[in-house]
Amino acid sequence: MSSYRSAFRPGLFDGQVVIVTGGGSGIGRCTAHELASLGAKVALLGRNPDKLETVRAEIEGEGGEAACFPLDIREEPAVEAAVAAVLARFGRIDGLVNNAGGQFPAPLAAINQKGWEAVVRTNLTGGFLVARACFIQWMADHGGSIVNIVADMWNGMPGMGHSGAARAGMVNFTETAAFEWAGCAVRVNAVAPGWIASSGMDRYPPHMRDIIRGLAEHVPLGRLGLEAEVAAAITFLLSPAAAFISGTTLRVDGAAPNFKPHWPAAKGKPAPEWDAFPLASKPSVLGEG
Ligand SMILES: CCCCC/C=C/C(=O)SCCNC(=O)CCNC(=O)[C@H](O)C(C)(C)COP(=O)(O)OP(=O)(O)OC[C@H]1O[C@@H](n2cnc3c(N)ncnc32)[C@H](O)[C@@H]1OP(=O)(O)O
Ligand SMILES: NC(=O)C1=CN([C@@H]2O[C@H](COP(=O)(O)OP(=O)(O)OC[C@H]3O[C@@H](n4cnc5c(N)ncnc54)[C@H](OP(=O)(O)O)[C@@H]3O)[C@@H](O)[C@H]2O)C=CC1
Repeated sequence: MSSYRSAFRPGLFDGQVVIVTGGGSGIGRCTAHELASLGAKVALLGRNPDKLETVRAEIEGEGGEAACFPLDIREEPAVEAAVAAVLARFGRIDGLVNNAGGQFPAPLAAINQKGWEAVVRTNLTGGFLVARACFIQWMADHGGSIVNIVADMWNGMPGMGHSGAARAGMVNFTETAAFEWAGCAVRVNAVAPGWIASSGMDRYPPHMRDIIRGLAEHVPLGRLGLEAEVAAAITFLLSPAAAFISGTTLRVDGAAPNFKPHWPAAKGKPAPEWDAFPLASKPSVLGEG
């Protein structure tokens, strides 16, 4: 019997098979545990086979069932083969959690084409390839539910330009796929985590640790989110409780969708319009000068 303490009804996913990409760590690992604890057989996808194997052993040690399918989601033939291998192993695919992703923090001017494409392919192209393979190989004929993990980077986020552009694309892909695949009883939604205390945070460089520790101050709910809180949102969207929900993006961010980490501001440069329009109001609240 699993020791994972799910908020959902036991057996909710009995007999179902769910693919979790990035299932070897962080939010993906936690989601895999959540789903396995509710009866799902879980297919773990990611690049590092050792990480996947560790999670598989954890789940099976708790009485669940899981299998590993190492791949890079950016490689179309590998994606097609992995989805086929999941079907060969488990015989069906009811759900996909498109969670694999990540980026390196850098200002736009420091990102070259190779770096931009590495991140866009990780956070947009890869998710599209996995969803498309699941749809064509199984869900088009049998229905299913897809949850794409994006990120709370609305209206731009300094240092995350490549990732933000990819996530915006993934939200639009979610909306389009929800339309196009609805006729096949396939629901497609997204979850947008804000600042989450996941293992992924340890992958950022040492100079960012103080920034990460200070993030909670900028979250109205006063803390970072937990991996399990993102997993619960994903589980809800996969479940029958969300049967009439498709094409939406669910924020899991403690009410902090637009926080921008500190970024150097332009100093000492008055707005040109100020002088160009001599009759412009000068609000007294701003003081003289
Ligand atoms: C509220 C909003 C939330 C925002 C917070 C988000 C949090 C998270 O997402 S937590 C998850 C964290 N996990 C990760 O970010 C995963 C770790 N990152 C990676 O794996 C990589 O960054 C990757 C996603 C791009 C995959 O990399 P890979 O394909 O292995 O590529 P390389 O590392 O070989 O790099 C390719 C290329 O990219 C450029 N580049 C890499 N690092 C930098 C850098 N620091 N600055 C500028 N450019 C960089 C560079 O062009 C690399 O090529 P080479 O120069 O030939 O190495
Ligand atoms: N933690 C946070 O605050 C936030 C996280 N997110 C997003 O949530 C998702 C999970 O992140 P989190 O758990 O925190 O971090 P992790 O870094 O622990 O998880 C990312 C997972 O994606 C896998 N992955 C990355 N690139 C590829 C690839 N090309 N092919 C296959 N697998 C890949 C990694 O495994 P491997 O390296 O073995 O391939 C890893 O298991 C990511 O998309 C992340 O960007 C979004 C907003 C905030």
